[in-house]
Amino acid sequence: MTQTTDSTGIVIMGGSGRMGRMLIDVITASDSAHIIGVTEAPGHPWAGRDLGEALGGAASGVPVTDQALDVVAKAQAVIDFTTPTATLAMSKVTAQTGAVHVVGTTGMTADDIAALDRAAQETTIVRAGNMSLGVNLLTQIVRQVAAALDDDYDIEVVETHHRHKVDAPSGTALMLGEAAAAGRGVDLDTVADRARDGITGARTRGSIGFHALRGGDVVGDHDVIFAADGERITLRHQASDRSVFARGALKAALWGQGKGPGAFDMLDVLGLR
Ligand SMILES: NC(=O)C1=CN([C@@H]2O[C@H](COP(=O)(O)OP(=O)(O)OC[C@H]3O[C@@H](n4cnc5c(N)ncnc54)[C@H](O)[C@@H]3O)[C@@H](O)[C@H]2O)C=CC1
Ligand SMILES: O=C(O)C1=N[C@H](C(=O)O)C[C@H](O)C1
Repeated sequence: MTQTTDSTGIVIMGGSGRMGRMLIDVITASDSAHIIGVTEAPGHPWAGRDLGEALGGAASGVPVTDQALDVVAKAQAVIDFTTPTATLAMSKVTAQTGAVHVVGTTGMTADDIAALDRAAQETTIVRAGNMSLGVNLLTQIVRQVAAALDDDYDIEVVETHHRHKVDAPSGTALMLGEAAAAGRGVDLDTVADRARDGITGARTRGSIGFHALRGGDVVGDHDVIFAADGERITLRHQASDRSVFARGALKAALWGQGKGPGAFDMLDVLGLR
């Protein structure tokens, strides 16, 4: 694992997960950062082991632990793609140590996000439901298109993910819905239509619909559809490799160094706001 004097020391949360493993690959290949520790859920079989050995190879000297503070105390950043409960617990640890906390975890409630915003008074938190450049750029395009079109254009957000995903709509779908609502100058919570089933009645003018498909190994596909009488526009992003999320998260961890306390997102990191 590469380490130079100006290399940023990073803790990966949930190292055995789909995103955790991708982060291990991306950070190991980076000249700008190195892994100083990995955390896992309490009682996880990797906890207490060496990372290299847990991955089935030679010892790496990188510990895996379920005692976050042990490793976070030495870290400049924590990258976290886990669960809302684990993310909130980690926000208390990073608030204590000052490590930059990069949060990719989705499925968070408004109360969870408010708790993260409070933690951001103590350290830098960068949170985004999607860390890829493509999706963050797409949010800006969606906002522009929604601002240019009126309510004659019905907006629907359709997302497809692998069979293991536990939250819906996806964090990305909500980001795209927020962007569309912002373009229209409305509040997403007021216009979102998230559960159509049965005799729903005709579509409510001005609503923004969400639809979640789950199956197979789909990394993450998102469509934003603007449908009017006689024409329809579809804006689409398809992720085919999780490295786009991991590279974005690493960029956020490096960008956050020296920023000071505050809540940021990937538009800040990518300079797209
Ligand atoms: N923002 C983005 O760009 C992306 C966000 N995600 C989100 O990231 C999250 C994780 O996704 P996956 O990697 O597919 O899930 P996963 O289920 O494969 O991995 C989650 C990992 O977190 C670990 N974990 C659970 N509690 C923990 C704790 N207290 N401490 C440390 N580790 C803990 C689990 O044991 C597991 O290894 C989901 O919310 C997903 O929607 C996923 C991809 C991209
Ligand atoms: O769970 C996933 O896999 C993904 N989650 C994020 C989301 O909820 O939008 C990002 C990406 O689509 C993959």
